[in-house]
Amino acid sequence: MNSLSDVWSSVLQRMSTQLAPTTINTWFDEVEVVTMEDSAFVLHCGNEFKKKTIEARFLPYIRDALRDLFSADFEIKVLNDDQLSAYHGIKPDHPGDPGDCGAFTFETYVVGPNNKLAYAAAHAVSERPGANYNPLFIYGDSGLGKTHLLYAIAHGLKQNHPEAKVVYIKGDDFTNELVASIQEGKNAEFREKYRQATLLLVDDVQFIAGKVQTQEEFFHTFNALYESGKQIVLTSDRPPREMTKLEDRLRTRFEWGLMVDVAPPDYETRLAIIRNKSAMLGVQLSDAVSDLIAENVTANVRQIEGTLNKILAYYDLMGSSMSQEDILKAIRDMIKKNNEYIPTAQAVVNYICSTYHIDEDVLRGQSRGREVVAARQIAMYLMRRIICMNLVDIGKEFGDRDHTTVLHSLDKVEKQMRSDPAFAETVKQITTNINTNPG
Ligand SMILES: Nc1ncnc2c1ncn2[C@@H]1O[C@H](COP(=O)(O)OP(=O)(O)OP(=O)(O)O)[C@@H](O)[C@H]1O
Repeated sequence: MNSLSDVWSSVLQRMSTQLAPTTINTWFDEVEVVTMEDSAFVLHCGNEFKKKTIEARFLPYIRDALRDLFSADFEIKVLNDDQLSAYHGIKPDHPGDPGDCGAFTFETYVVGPNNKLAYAAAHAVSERPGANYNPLFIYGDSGLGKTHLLYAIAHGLKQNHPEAKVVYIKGDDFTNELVASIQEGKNAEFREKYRQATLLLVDDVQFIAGKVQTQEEFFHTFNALYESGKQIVLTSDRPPREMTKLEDRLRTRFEWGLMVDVAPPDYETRLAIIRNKSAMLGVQLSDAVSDLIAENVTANVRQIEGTLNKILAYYDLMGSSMSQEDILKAIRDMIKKNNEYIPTAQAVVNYICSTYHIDEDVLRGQSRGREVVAARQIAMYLMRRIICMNLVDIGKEFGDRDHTTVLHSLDKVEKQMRSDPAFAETVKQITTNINTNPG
């Protein structure tokens, strides 16, 4: 892909696997890409109504498509005409500044038994940064609202102290920025950026574990901020004691302040989330529909949002012609489909090994034999498409291969599927078999 418009066409193409062409034409015909830099993807839509609808309903689709293409999370902004002029005039110094991210606030965060401690601690930190809980360490599985809380802290702090300097960074971006700063001889600027923060938010800090230079740099950043009473908030998918590759001196520091977990929401909290989100999207779901989702979509809040988005796209397609009974049936089918058996990475490896008569060690290993490479690429493709594993994790399944190697394999399989119908049929067949053959 060479240009921004290529990227945008690929995003729309990926979205078209989930949304009807009329939906895409209706809402995206006046959209153009402004820029893509750091972790921000900026669009322009001069039609205010369409802009609002895109923001309310379609951002997760755009984000998923970008994640598919670049294996990275982007913050998506949709600018109206005025914002576009302002954007061209003065560029924000950090497009991902969480202080102005209106949707992720304490007000929109639904509190239940699963997250009330994390919420209370986050709230306290936003009111009195650096006072009691430093660092604040929030951990829990994916999609349970850790990033939402980080943004809410930034937002809350900015409201009380507009002059506060908030720095938000993802763990792996910290490494990338550090490497770039070394290459460009801008180490001093890098340090300055982090060490002058009033509030440092590090999302997914687990990614710095095992990286020697990153940990060294982060250790000094941490100390500098901590010693001058600045607030540090960290999120991770696991508590510090389970971050096995993390240096001890960092682990003990992460445990100095308050550690709180976020767990999956219970039924009542799920119901409240569904009601809030649908109200924010300007849709009123019947009690029966809300109950159905709350009972069946239980893993995390991102999954609830995904289900709601699909349902709303469905409403779009069907319009008001559907009876309540038909809607319930359609949603039941959709949920059932979503909950279908999902194989493990090991199940994919087992299946590919037995189909292609290859030993597991060979498939996972470094062999460059033609047949082995082809089988390995299909296995990677299946892990991505069926299990939705990220590129790094797929690489780990195959002797810690780099994520770009994985990306290359996925591209290769996709291209071959497009040009060779027999190959496409084989891959489809394998997909069906793996999906219906647990173990
Ligand atoms: N309690 C909640 N109330 C309202 N929305 C929530 C809540 N928890 C999560 N969400 C929403 O769910 C989505 C996923 O949340 P978020 O990105 O914060 O998860 P996360 O824990 O940071 O996941 P990851 O570890 O994958 O980054 C967001 O849109 C967020 O607003």
